[in-house]
Amino acid sequence: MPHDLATPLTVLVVDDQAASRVAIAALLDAAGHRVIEADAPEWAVELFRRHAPDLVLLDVEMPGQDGYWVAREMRAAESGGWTPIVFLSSRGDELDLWSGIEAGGDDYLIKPVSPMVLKAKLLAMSRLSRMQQRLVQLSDELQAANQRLRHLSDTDALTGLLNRRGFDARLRTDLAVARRTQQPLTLLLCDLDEFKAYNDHFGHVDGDACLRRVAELLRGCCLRPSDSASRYGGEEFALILPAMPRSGAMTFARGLLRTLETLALPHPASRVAPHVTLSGGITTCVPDDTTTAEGLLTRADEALYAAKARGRRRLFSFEMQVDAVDVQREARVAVGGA
Ligand SMILES: Nc1nc2c(ncn2[C@@H]2O[C@H](COP(=O)(O)OP(=O)(O)OP(=O)(O)O)[C@@H](O)[C@H]2O)c(=O)[nH]1
Repeated sequence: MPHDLATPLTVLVVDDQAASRVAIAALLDAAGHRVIEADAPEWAVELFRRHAPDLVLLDVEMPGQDGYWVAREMRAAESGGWTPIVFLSSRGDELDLWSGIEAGGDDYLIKPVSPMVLKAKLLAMSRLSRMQQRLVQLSDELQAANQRLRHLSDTDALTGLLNRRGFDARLRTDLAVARRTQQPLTLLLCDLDEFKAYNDHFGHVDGDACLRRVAELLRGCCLRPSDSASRYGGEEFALILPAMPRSGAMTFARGLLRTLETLALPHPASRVAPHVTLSGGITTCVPDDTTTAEGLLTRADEALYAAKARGRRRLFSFEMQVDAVDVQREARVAVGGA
């Protein structure tokens, strides 16, 4: 918390000798600061953790661990923070001063400390502390801004799904995980059918809205946290489904098609169906050292091409060389021959 000159500080005074501790505490108290006292090294570290003081006045010579040890422990405990530590010692040679600064101290005072010197040090330290807090705040803000930027650069503005860049990164990561765990990985590339006709019929604004609806549907199909939906290109989408084997992928594909059929977004200009449909290619593998993201994409793309060639409104598996279509539609076709 930033302090102006009038703001009282919380000061931790560490000294095993009661007389000198009480004398310093009285000076601080008179100046309006809040004082916490510790008479032993371990207790000092504990109080530092509990109260996060604004400043530490730390005696060097104490029984057991010395003040240098306490300073090192405090620095280790504040993970990136910086609390001013001023050593107090009756020893005044240069080596003592050097050891204090090296242990993480910021200043070194010789006891007995004059009230005026102590007041001046408190002022200087609180000024430094304010600057340091501002730096930490700026660095946090910068980190948050970077995170937002990273998110934006991986997100498709129209649909909110991962964009091509986000997809590429995700596929590389998921592929590496699947290779390491020897789990299957399914990639599904899909493309809306007759979407040019949709745009021509309804206009681009409605075309955009349609892309958003389909994107929502695909996002909804990603049930596990590790599943991801991306907008691969204009009216092309990609789903990465880790730990999904071939048979599971076919069931998933049928479910996806059924959901889209149920949504029944009107598409009167389509020659495939009176509503929006899609075609897709599926590839599933347990990756080895030779499996690449490009290889998976090529297979999914080839399967997508096959789905288009076989009449659209279906998902074709590269490995199984079969279609998945909506089962209800199959039943309707069988009964009505439509
Ligand atoms: N509204 C809108 N349309 C887009 C967007 N991106 C791509 N498209 C359109 O999607 C259409 C894709 O057309 P084609 O590649 O010919 O494919 P298609 O008409 O769907 O035909 P098939 O895929 O063979 O069934 C083009 O008319 C693009 O303009 C977009 O962001 N918004």
